[in-house]
Amino acid sequence: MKIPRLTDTTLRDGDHAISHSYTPEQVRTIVKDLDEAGVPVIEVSHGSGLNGSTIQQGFSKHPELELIKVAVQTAKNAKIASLFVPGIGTSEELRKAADLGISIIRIAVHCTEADVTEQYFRLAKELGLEAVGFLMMSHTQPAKVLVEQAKLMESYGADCVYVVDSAGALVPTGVRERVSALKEALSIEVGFHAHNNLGLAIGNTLAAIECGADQIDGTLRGLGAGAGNAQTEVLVAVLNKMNIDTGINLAILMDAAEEKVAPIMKSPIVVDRDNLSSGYAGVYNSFLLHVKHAAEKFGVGVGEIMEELGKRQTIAGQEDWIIDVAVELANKKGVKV
Ligand SMILES: C[C@H](O)CC(=O)C(=O)O
Ligand SMILES: [Mn+2]
Repeated sequence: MKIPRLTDTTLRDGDHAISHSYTPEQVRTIVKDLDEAGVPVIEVSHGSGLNGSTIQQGFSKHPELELIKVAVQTAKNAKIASLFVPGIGTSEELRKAADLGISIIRIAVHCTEADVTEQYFRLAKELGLEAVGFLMMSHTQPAKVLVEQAKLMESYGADCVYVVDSAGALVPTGVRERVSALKEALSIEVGFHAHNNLGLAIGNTLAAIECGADQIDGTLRGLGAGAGNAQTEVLVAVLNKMNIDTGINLAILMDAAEEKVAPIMKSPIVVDRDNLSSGYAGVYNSFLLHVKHAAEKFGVGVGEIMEELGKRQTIAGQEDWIIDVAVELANKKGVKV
């Protein structure tokens, strides 16, 4: 079985889970450990990508370009990547990150919106970057739609396209359908990015590898949005057990997770009722905090709101629907709003 390239995104997806509060020292020490462990790619940026520090996405404690600079200066062997969401980031931030020395940009859009990424893939290639496409909320579309979108990204210059299970809603069969369809259709690499809302982040990542995924993601201690991601240290341990030698030092990863990441977590990343209801309904992981606030304000259950948002197939950027749904549910229950 082909050994997939691992990207650790503790310092990007994990940014969602610690309210965007990473410090330069935390970035330095985590990059140092990941680099020494032999992790080939480390992603660093605001959880919502370059320029994400806004009232809508959450303000960063430290300017992300400062964090990216520290990461590039610290890494001896690992490549530094950043995430980029068109509409949040602009060409200006992409150029600045490239000037700071990132090697990879991961351009993330909802899985039916690849057509807005063309200018950014072109710019990324002009800047000499490896360009990776992220098809977010991939559970919402069948494999054939993802193939159409991935082929657009390939035509724009993408070097890899990821199936991204943003809601943690996929089961292994759904992962196999999507990853194998992209492997069949593309001449570039295919990746998989998991979330753990159904407790399947590791299992789904293994399913992706079985179907030939060339790139996979993980985070130390699973630190990421919602129920978190596939735990990097567990992923490496399981791959070792399967005689898939990633060349990554497991002991260093375990120490980094235990001694550097766990202490900065605001709470353990668990599949609790809220995260499970979110994944079960197929709702984007960054909705949860807003849903919790609305549930409390309007006297309705988190699960009820999640179920309705899932039925309406809400996607990132439609957080305003949360209030509408909460008010409708409250009215139905005769709760005075
Ligand atoms: C912007 C999102 O956090 C990208 C991602 O990690 C996901 O959709 O999952
Ligand atoms: Mn994610």
